[in-house]
Amino acid sequence: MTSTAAEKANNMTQQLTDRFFDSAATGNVQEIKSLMGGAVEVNSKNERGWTALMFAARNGQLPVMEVLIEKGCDVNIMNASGQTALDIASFWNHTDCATFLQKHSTQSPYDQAVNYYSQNPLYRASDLRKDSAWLEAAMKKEATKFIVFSKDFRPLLMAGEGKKLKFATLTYSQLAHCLAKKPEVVFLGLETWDPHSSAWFAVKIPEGDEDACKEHHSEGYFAELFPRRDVMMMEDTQAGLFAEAHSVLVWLDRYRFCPTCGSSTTIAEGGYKRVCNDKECRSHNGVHNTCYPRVDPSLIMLVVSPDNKRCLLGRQKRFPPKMYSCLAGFMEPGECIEDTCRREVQEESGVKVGRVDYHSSQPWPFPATLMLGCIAHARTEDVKIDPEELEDARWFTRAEVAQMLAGQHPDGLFLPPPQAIARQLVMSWVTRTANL
Ligand SMILES: NC(=O)C1=CN([C@@H]2O[C@H](COP(=O)(O)OP(=O)(O)OC[C@H]3O[C@@H](n4cnc5c(N)ncnc54)[C@H](OP(=O)(O)O)[C@@H]3O)[C@@H](O)[C@H]2O)C=CC1
Ligand SMILES: [Mg+2]
Ligand SMILES: [Mg+2]
Ligand SMILES: [Mg+2]
Ligand SMILES: [Zn+2]
Repeated sequence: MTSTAAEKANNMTQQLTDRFFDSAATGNVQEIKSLMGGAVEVNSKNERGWTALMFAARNGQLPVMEVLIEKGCDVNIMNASGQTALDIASFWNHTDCATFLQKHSTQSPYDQAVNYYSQNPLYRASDLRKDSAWLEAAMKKEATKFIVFSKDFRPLLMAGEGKKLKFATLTYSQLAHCLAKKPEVVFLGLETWDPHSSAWFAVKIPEGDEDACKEHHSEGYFAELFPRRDVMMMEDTQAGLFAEAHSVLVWLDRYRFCPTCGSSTTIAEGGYKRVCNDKECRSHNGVHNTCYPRVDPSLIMLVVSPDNKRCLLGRQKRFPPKMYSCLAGFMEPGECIEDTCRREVQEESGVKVGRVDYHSSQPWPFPATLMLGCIAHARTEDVKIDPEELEDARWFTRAEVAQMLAGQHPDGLFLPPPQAIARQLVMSWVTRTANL
């Protein structure tokens, strides 16, 4: 072919592809079918990364979407702003289209983000924790599973599904020698709401028993917690179990004495309570909440500019070079979520925040933080960082953030991995509000 002939062919394909996009946007199913039989590829993108499915999603053209999906189009493709067809249909309130796309998509089945460490599959059965005879019998059942932690809280893991990791569980009889030494045990919950379903426990084994536990799983190993590579690579529901077990075991270890009178305590309620051994202690009368496992709520917020075109990201000194993330800070007593968010943002960056919208939450079990994720709407733009807390903070445009998400930022700047709620907040802002 001469160059002019090649150009002509290219032009022709381009024209057909443009017609393909127009037909998707206007709901011309017949035209879509005939174009797909010819030179047009079902997943073709325009210069902004939009596919025909996205144009159909934008205008609520459900019959077009059905045809495109039947022909094998990819539902999970993202455009240059990081949006999928599902994001676009949801944004424009085409609920029939969004419901349809959800069935074919790998995005979260809920209307909100589901964060790593937040998918605990168990029914916690807190009512059964008080029944020590039931707990004793439940531990001994052959179907009962124990997840095992070393003395320094390293979990016994093995290969799970899809290159992810899972717990290498043991049974009561396999652990009999350890349990005879009365280690700390936590009742995590039941597999279903039926009290006869399989129970799960966590145990922190005594020092020196690691090899005896490992020998039940040829490929089992005690994972390092620093760096956290392995516990960030677990199957989603196993990560949820880790969050519960690790937080409670660390609390049992660090809070051994009664906070009211300093006496020794006894573990009760399947590891979920410590009871003061001094019968006269005030903690037995009225104030019972001094001996329950600790949860430390903290805020993590994506601050967006007054015109909603940029967001504020910062760097702590301990971050890997070139990584930027959302600002975060602990809640203080007597403070509401909105005020914590406003105070921490102002302390760390000097930016004043007005409206605060809740997004989603994430247990962060190192040891017991609960991250409350928010979108914070800034009222001012001048940035003055607190050098104690942050090394840098600055505004990023949506385009820059989309490059960071795609790993294509010209200066190599990047965001935390998908397991961090920080990235989910950024993705949510980009996908729900960008260039639609
Ligand atoms: N999942 C995610 O994407 C991210 C999670 N995070 C988590 O968010 C949490 C809060 O962020 P961070 O910026 O550190 O918090 P802050 O901005 O509040 O600053 C940290 C300061 O808080 C102090 N502190 C520690 N524990 C508490 C507590 N329970 N209550 C009040 N203050 C406390 C620390 O003191 P000291 O030095 O004495 O310990 C430190 O001086 C951390 O657990 C962090 O790991 C943060 C960023 C991203
Ligand atoms: Mg702070
Ligand atoms: Mg902070
Ligand atoms: Mg603080
Ligand atoms: Zn006491």
